[in-house]
Amino acid sequence: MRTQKLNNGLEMPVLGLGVWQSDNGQETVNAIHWAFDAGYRHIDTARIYKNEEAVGKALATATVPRDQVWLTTKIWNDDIRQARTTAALEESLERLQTDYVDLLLLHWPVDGSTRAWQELEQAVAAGKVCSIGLSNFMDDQLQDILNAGNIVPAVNQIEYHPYLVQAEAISACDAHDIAITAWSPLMQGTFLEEPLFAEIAEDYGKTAAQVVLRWCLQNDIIVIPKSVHQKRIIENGDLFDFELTEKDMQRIDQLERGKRLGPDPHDFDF
Ligand SMILES: NC(=O)C1=CN([C@@H]2O[C@H](COP(=O)(O)OP(=O)(O)OC[C@H]3O[C@@H](n4cnc5c(N)ncnc54)[C@H](OP(=O)(O)O)[C@@H]3O)[C@@H](O)[C@H]2O)C=CC1
Ligand SMILES: O=C1CO[C@H](CO)[C@@H](O)[C@@H]1O
Repeated sequence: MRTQKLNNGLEMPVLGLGVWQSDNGQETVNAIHWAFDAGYRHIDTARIYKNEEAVGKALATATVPRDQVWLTTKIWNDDIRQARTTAALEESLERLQTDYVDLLLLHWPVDGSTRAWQELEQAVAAGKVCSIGLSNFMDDQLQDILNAGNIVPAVNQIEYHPYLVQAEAISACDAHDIAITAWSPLMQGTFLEEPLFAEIAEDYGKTAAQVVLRWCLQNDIIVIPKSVHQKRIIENGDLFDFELTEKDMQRIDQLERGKRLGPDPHDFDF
């Protein structure tokens, strides 16, 4: 699996399986095992997805050893607000049946994030987390963390797809060599409504999903598409035998319209 070198020297697989809205049972176990069979070595979960037990079960029963898998989870907003980041990590580790995660993110920039960041730094020192990062932090919110912390975030996981490229947030991250992971890279399935992807896909003998994910990768963005269907998991992982031309990259760039599928990190309340 191809990797991207993070600002802490660790290599993060550029393709992962997202599991938001996958169940806490066999559906998720199967999806993860199919993903491993297809070459994925990276799983993206979160406490709020309520499926860390199933992810743990999948890891415990996989033929791929734990140390060859990149596992990301996230600290949910209530835990950040209630100053229980360290406790929440311990609970996640127990559900995940592991003694460390590869990447731990603060899920949203809520009150208490700077204090929570210091707890993440302590978790690194304690060997419970290899890399720490953020999710949904825009440029000003990132600056607050940089001002408060000693460790520069390794990753910022933000909504990113052809309709929303978040240039300001990405430029702030680039200035500190912070890698970007795209959430909802397939636009939560709505990419199927955009004819340009199918049109380009036909030229390469690939699918529309593969074109969208490849466009992300060629922009140096890590992708974590979600599917619970084996055929789609295989399809979404088959991204490394073609390259979009500069012209086709630009045709997709032109679709940008600042359209969010999720909340604006400056204006949310949950
Ligand atoms: N940090 C954050 O705040 C957030 C993080 N995330 C993370 O990002 C991951 C991905 O984002 P997500 O919102 O799930 O959406 P995606 O953009 O990955 O799209 C997933 C949807 O597309 C469908 N799909 C997947 N592959 C294909 C395909 N090849 N052809 C047609 N349809 C397809 C899936 O259906 P099916 O499963 O039925 O195949 C599902 O409905 C999440 O699972 C989560 O891990 C997501 C949201 C917010
Ligand atoms: O990752 C995510 C998906 O699920 C959550 C809600 O249940 C979102 O808020 C979040 O950003």
